[in-house]
Amino acid sequence: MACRGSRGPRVFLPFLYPSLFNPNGTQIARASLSKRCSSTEAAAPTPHDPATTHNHHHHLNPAPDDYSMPNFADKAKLSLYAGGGGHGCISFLREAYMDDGPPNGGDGGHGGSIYIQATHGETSLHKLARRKFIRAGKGKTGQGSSKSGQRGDDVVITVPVGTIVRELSRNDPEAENEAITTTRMRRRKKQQALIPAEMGEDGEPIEDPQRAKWILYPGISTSEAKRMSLPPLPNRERLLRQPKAPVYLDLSRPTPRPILLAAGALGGLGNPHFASRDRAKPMFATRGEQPITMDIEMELKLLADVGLVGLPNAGKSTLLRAISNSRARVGHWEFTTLQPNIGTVVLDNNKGRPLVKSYRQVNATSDDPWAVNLPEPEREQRTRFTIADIPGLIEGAHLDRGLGIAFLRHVERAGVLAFVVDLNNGNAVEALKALWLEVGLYAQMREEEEQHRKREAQIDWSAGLGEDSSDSTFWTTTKTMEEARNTGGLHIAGKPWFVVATKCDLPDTKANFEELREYLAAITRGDEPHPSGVEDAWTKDCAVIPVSAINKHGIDRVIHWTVGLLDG
Ligand SMILES: Nc1nc2c(ncn2[C@@H]2O[C@H](COP(=O)(O)OP(=O)(O)OP(=O)(O)O)[C@@H](O)[C@H]2O)c(=O)[nH]1
Ligand SMILES: [Mg+2]
Repeated sequence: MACRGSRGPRVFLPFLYPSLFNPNGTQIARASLSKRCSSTEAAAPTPHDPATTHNHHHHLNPAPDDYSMPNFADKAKLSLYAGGGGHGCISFLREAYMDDGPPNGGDGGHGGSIYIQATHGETSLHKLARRKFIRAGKGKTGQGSSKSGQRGDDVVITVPVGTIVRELSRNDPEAENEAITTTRMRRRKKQQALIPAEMGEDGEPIEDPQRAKWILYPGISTSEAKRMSLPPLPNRERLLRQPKAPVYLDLSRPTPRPILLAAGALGGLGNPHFASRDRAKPMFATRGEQPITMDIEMELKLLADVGLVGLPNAGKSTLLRAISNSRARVGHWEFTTLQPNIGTVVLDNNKGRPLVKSYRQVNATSDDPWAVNLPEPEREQRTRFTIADIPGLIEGAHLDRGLGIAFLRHVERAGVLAFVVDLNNGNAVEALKALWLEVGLYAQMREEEEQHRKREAQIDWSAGLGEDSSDSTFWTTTKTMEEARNTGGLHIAGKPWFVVATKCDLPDTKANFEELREYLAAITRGDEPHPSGVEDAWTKDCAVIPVSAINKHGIDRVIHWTVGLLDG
């Protein structure tokens, strides 16, 4: 039987069913079509068809579209809006035979707070980068019959481990009001006789922030409202203090508990709070406080054990695919990789028997995310390590050529650096020197940035706002972390490193390899300076490992050497 529409409509089949006609699916498409259409025109697969015979793609030499590219962003700016407090309620009991009962207005609910938590489940900031705003819930207004308003919902921002959070600006209306009130009080005390209390120096009446905090019964007239004497605002204990400005968090470990970024505002008090013997029916309640708003910037520095650094097209992604189960994109053109990839190397090959015995130090767990004085670290058998593959660096990357050096931040915290050098692309020694030059310049730039940031952090932004957060353990411990980090010396040149010489399966690469090996041996002996030019850089045992990543040759040696350096 002839296939329905076997002539004309078949012209449209590639448009209607593109998946049947894509380059990889040619064979399937033709086979299925020939099954469905028994007509003589159907193209059956032939063994000499170039599309079917010249297909050498495999896991390490994949087709251009065989890769996974999850959404990724390593920077995000967010505006945080904590929840405002709900207003207190002015209400009086009304019941049968009691038309003028006692006050029974409920309190307003507190606003929701915003927290941040670093978890292992997250890998990127792209979701946050798209959101731009984070709002915690508003507290609901209190109601009659002593019903308090509902509390606003808290929000927890989850970020990947390795995220750095910096506060850019904040607006805290309550702290500002407090500061204005304190100055007014001081001024009144000083110049009581000279200036009328409610007038400013320019003769204009000063808006009393204290007065604006009251909410009056809607039924009363304006003149009555002006005459009404209001009690002093009650001093209220805050459940949560705002963290001291500017917030700086380095979330390099998963945080066991969420960390407060912006505390929700307090809800207002209902009118029963102001009832007294002289004032049995208070016609006022307090407003909910205004919420704090804050702009923050987040930067993710991936935390991999090993960082791959190389020129574009050197074979970094192929090496990552060979060494781990990563599906990083591979292609014979430059800048195939546009965002960092992380691969995990399983040391026991999932067979339960470690190929390489390796131990890593684990810190004893502590409830306090910022605890610095932890007990002695324990040693635990390492079963896996992670590798980060980043976009290739080109000469002049520090001048923002190519993809720039922004991606180097992802290898900045790696324990070991692996320089991937293509033996088939010019002099390998020159390539290595060029890479180290860029890395060195990057390290210098970061150090300058760090110095600048430290100078900025010394400015007390909260001065004059009447805020005393000196007892805040949050801030003091964060500072201690900072100091520890700086004294530790995070300079990139101090890290252990080695070179992976790839593409050694290609002809005429031996001489290039020998020259590179000689050069590295000279560095280890101390005859040649470290390629970055930095003094006291790591030159203990500079090795080069020849590999053919595409054939998976020499990969085990890379794993052994890496583990040796990690255990160091
Ligand atoms: N012959 C041979 N070719 C290789 C080897 N490793 C990688 N290649 C090829 O080199 C080309 C570039 O490989 P990639 O892994 O994409 O290189 P990359 O360093 O990740 O490149 P960028 O992401 O652009 O920086 C591809 O065509 C690979 O097939 C190897 O060991 N031998
Ligand atoms: Mg790549």
